[in-house]
Amino acid sequence: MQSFDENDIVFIKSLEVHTIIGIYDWEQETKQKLLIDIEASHDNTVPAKTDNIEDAVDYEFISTSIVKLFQNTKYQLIETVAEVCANWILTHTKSKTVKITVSKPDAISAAMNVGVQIARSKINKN
Ligand SMILES: Nc1nc2c(c(=O)[nH]1)N=C([C@H](O)[C@@H](O)CO)CN2
Repeated sequence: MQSFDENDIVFIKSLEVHTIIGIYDWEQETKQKLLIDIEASHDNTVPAKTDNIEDAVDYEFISTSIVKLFQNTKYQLIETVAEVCANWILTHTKSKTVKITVSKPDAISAAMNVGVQIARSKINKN
């Protein structure tokens, strides 16, 4: 049976990250915009009871940390960005599972948006 905490999440939508990203030479020279959606699972009944941020998955801490994390990195693929992001959240917060969507809205002029989505879990981490 599914427990309640598996249904609880803390979410961040369209977190704007400016970073070096892309497979082409020119993309390794100029920062581009990525938008990151995050869903981090957490039993939100605990912080709701204590009313204490220490018991919560802090969306401010995650948002500022992820923006900082990609300020000085140079990756080619958004798949790598998604993986690094998932890893960071699973390592630095109480969240046990995360779903990460990374989109690169300015990449394809004929498309409104393109991107990748991954789901990762602490349990399956090596
Ligand atoms: N699955 C992916 N496909 C592509 C990526 C990517 O990161 N993941 N990147 C590019 C280029 O960098 C593109 O964004 C340039 O417009 C192409 N395909």
